[in-house]
Amino acid sequence: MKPIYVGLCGVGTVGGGTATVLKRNAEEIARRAGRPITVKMAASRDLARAREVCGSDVEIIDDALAIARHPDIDIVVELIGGTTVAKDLVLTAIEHGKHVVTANKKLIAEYGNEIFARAQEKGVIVAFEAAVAGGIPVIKALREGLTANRIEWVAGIINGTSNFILTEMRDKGAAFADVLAEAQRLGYAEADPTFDIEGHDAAHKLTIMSAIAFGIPVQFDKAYLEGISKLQAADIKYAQELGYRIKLLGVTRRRDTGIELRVAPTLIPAKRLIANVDGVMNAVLVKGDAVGATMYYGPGAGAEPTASSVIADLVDITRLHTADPEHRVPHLAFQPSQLADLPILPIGEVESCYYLRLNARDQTGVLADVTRILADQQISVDAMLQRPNDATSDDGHDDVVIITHLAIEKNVDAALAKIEALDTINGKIVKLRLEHLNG
Ligand SMILES: NC(=O)C1=CN([C@@H]2O[C@H](COP(=O)(O)OP(=O)(O)OC[C@H]3O[C@@H](n4cnc5c(N)ncnc54)[C@H](O)[C@@H]3O)[C@@H](O)[C@H]2O)C=CC1
Ligand SMILES: N[C@@H](CC=O)C(=O)O
Ligand code: NA
Repeated sequence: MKPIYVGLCGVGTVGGGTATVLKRNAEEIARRAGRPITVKMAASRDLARAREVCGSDVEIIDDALAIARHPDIDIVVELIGGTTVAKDLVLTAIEHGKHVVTANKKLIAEYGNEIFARAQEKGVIVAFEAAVAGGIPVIKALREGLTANRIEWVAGIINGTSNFILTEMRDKGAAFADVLAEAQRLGYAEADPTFDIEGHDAAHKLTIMSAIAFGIPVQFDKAYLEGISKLQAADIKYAQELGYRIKLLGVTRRRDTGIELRVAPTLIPAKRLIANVDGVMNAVLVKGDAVGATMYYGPGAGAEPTASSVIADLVDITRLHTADPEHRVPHLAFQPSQLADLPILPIGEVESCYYLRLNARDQTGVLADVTRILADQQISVDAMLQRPNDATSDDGHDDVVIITHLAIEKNVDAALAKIEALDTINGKIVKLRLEHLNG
């Protein structure tokens, strides 16, 4: 049977993995897809490397756009990254009636609405399983496996690099910069690793899952994000003492007034399965009203795990591309005409439990002042811990850690401003969110 012809654009970590797995498992993949999936052309900046990876049967060129326009190519695979060349490439491929597979979460989270609208008009598929949680088929699960459900929330550890850094620091006492360098060497990190450690990458992925879960357009510009770079060792230690682990967690939750969409270092009870997802592994918890809580786990980055998702999309397109476009699975799970205009809530409206660490003078009445201010803002205390802030020099101040019950973030911020103004409190209060994640 005639192969379906793929043009591979970008032969780096994921592109290289995709070419390798497509070759190694060619027969098995063809048995599933119904016909061979063949890389006919590849575009790369490093022609020698591309030739070595792809083999001599593949035509190697340096101009990705020429692939997007080439009449022999059925599916364009965009594995370049970024939103300049990649966006141009994807839109050009769509204009030329080609299906697209991409691993580029930044592109989909920031320009997905425009890309899907053009793809819809041209009757082509844009598939992006590899863009979220690397090798985990979580887009498939959310878009197809859970269609019976009203999704209540999605929470995930969705940046392999940050999770790898947090795990290595905790388990081996390794230094932040050394572990980041190792993540780069292993091909986990983005070209600009600040995207990983400052939460952008996780927010891109969460934005995409939020759209699919709730049937809303992608709205990355409304996502709230905080990374792991400012996380302090003291908070990791106190969290552990209280029975929690800190993870870079993305949470998107449906509320009556809109949708929460936020990424931040977050405490999770240590006994939860997701709190024990370590290293480059990712996990996504989805709570549906019918199914309850489900969890998807696997490698979130790396050449072949990510290639696994790219190729699953290639197989899907090979099976589906002849189907009437009206009857294909919609890009964002909901029919394009059925997307809701639920607002993304500002961070002040978010509801969460909180971890607060303050440095308080060890004096009668200080904690009573603190709890009164919290109570005035409808914030109740779940647990409290008091430790001398430096065991070697008693300066008359203690670290006080407070875990709250559910509260609205703007009330917490108002209370913290008042507490910081007390002359018995030193410096800034550390505030982290805490999620119990019980189904
Ligand atoms: N590395 C990983 O584990 C994962 C990466 N991704 C995404 O996959 C995409 C690719 O990432 P990586 O493979 O890690 O990056 P990479 O940097 O290893 O590969 C990108 C390749 O594209 C090439 N390139 C740049 N401009 C080009 C152009 N104009 N024409 C042809 N080639 C060009 C680069 O020379 C490089 O070889 C990104 O969007 C990334 O966010 C998604 C999931 C996991
Ligand atoms: N840089 C990303 C790669 C996968 O999406 C990560 O570390 O998770
Ligand atoms: Na995936």
